[in-house]
Amino acid sequence: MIRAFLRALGPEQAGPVKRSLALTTAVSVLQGVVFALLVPVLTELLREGPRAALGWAAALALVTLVYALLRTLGLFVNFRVGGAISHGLHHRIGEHLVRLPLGWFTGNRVGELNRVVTDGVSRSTNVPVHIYPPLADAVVTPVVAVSVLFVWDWRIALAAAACLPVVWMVFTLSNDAVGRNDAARDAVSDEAASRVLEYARSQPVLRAFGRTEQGGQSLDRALTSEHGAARRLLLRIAPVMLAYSFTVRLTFALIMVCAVVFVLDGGLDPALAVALLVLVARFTHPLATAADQGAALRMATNRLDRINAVLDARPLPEPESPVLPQGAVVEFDDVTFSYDRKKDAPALDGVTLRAEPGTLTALIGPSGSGKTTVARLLARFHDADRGQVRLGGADVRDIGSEELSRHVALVFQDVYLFDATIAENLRLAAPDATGEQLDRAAALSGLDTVLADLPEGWNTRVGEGGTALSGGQKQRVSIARALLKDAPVVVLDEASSALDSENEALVTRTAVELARDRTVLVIAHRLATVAAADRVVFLEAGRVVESGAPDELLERGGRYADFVRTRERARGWRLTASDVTPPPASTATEDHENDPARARPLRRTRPGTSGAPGAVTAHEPS
Ligand SMILES: Nc1ncnc2c1ncn2[C@@H]1O[C@H](COP(=O)(O)OP(=O)(O)OP(=O)(O)O)[C@@H](O)[C@H]1O
Repeated sequence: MIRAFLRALGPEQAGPVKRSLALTTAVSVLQGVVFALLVPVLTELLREGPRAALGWAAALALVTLVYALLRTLGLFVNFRVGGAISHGLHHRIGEHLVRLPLGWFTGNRVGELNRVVTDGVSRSTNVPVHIYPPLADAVVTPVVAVSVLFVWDWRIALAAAACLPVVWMVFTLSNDAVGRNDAARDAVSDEAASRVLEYARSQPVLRAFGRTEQGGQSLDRALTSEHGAARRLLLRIAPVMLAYSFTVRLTFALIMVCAVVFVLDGGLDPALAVALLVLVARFTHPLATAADQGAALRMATNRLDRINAVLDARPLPEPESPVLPQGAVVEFDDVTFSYDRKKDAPALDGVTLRAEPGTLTALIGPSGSGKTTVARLLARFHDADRGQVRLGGADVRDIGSEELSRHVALVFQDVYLFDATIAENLRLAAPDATGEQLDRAAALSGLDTVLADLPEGWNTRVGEGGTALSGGQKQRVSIARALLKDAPVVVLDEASSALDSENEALVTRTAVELARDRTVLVIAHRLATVAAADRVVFLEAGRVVESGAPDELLERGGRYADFVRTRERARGWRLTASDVTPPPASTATEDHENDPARARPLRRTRPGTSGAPGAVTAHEPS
C-alpha cells in the first residue's frame, strides 16, 4: 500500500507522508506502553493499596501525557499531510493529463476520470487522517502490549502470542476478499458513472425521438449491476469480517481461560491475573476493528492503483530539441494509423496529401472514411503508426506540443465553452488579447451580431459547456476563439447536423476568408464549402481515392462527381463547372443557397487572381 501511495504522490510528498506514518506508528507504540503500564499499577493497587501503586501511577501519568501530546501533534500533522496529499494528487493528475495525447480522452474515460479525481483522491486523503491511525492502533498496540506481557507472565504472553498469527491470517483473508470484490464493484461503478453522464447528455436526442424509456435501459442495467456488485461485495466480505471478529473474541476468551487455570493452579497471582486481563481486554477492542480499517485501507489502495494507472498512461514523447515549422504547408506522407492496431482496420491507410498556405482544402468522404482522423493526427492527438505528418516541413513529432498548438487552431463540431463570459471564453486562446482584437475576431466570425442581441454583450455568461447559447452561437464563439489564436493552420470541422442556413453559410464564409493567408482544412459536409475549396481530398475507408480542384474532379466523373450528384439530389442543388465572371473586389461571395432571389455563384478568388474558366459554381435549381 505504502509503495502505491508514494508512487502516486511522487518524491515531493514522500517525505512528509513517511514522517506522518512514522509519527502515527510511534503514537500507537506509546499507546501499547500506556496499556502495559496499567498492569503494575493495577497489580500494586490490588495487592498493596494506593500507596504502593503511586510510583507506577506517576510513570503511567507521565507516559500518558507524552502520548496525549504526540497524539494531538499527530492529528495536526496528519490533517496537514491529508490536505497536501489531496492538493498534490490533484496537481499531479492535472499536470499529467495535460501531457497526455488528446486521443486518450475518449468518452468512457470521462466517467473513469471523474471517479479517480473525486472518490480516488478523497479516499487517498483519508489514509493518513482516518484510516492509518486506527489501523496502527489495532495492529501495533496489541503487538507492543503482547511483547510487554512477557515481562509480567511469559505463559499468558505465550498464549496471546500464539493467537496473533491466527488473527493475522484471518485478517489477511478478509482483506483479500475486500480487495478482490471492491475492484470488481469499482469497474461496474465506472460503467454506471459513464451511463449516468451519457443518459444526461443524450436527453435531447432521446426526447426528440420519444425513446426516453429505451434510452434509460442501459442506465438501468448499469445501475442494477452496480447494485448487484455492491450486494455481492457485502455478502462475500461479511462472512470473513464476522470470522475475524469471532477469532479476536475467541482469543480473548482463550487467554482468560488460561489465566483462570493458572490462578487455580496457584501459579499466577490473582491480582496480576486481573491486571493482565484488563490489559488484554484493552487491546482486544482496537484489534476487533482492524478488519474494518483494513478493508478501508484495501479500498483506498485499489483507488491508488487506479490513480497510478492514469499517471502511468504514456504522454506522447516530446522532442529533445524541438524544430520550428518553416511556414504552414501541411503534408501527409504515406500515413497509416489505427486506433487499436490489434482490433481495428487502419483508420488511415497510406494517406498522402498536401495543403498549401493561402488555400482551402476540403476533406470529404463517407462517414467513417477518416476525415476527422486526418485532423487529429495533424494536431497530434495521436502519432501515426507509419509515414510522416509534416507542418512547415517539420515532422509534427519534432515540433513540440506547445509550438504545434500555437500553429494549429481547431474548430470541432462539439464546441465546448467554459462557464464564463463570452470574452473570457475567447481569451482562452489569447489571454492578452486587446478589446480591438476581440472585436475583429467577432466581426470576422459573425459573433458581433450575436453580441449585439445579448444585453450583456461580451460579459454574457455562457453556462456550463455553453448551454446558454444556441448551437450556431456557440459555433461562432468557437470560430472567433480560433481566429483570435491567429494560428497559421486552421482545421474546421463543419457541422454535419444542420445548423440554420445563416450559420452554415457563415462557416463557409469564414473558411474562405481565413484561407486568404492561412492553410485551411475543412472537414466539409456542405456543397457550398466544397465548391469554394481550392482542393478537394476524397477519402474512402481511410484511403485518398481522389484529390484535385473541385471542377477538375467534377469533370473527371469519379467518386467526387458521384458525391456531388448525391448531394444535389438530396438538397435540390445543381453544381456545374461553368465559366463565370469573378465577383469584384470581394474575395468571397456570399452563400445564398436558401435565398433564390439573391442566388449568385459561390466561388472564391485570391487577391491578384481572376476567376478561372471552369470555376465551380453552386446554383439553386431553376
Ligand atoms: N476514438 C476512436 N477509437 C476507435 N476508433 C475510432 C475512433 N475515432 C474514430 N474511429 C474509427 O476510425 C475510422 C475513421 O473515423 P473518422 O472519425 O476519422 O471518420 P470521419 O470520416 O471523420 O467520419 P464522420 O464523417 O462520420 O465524422 C472509423 O472507422 C471510426 O470508427
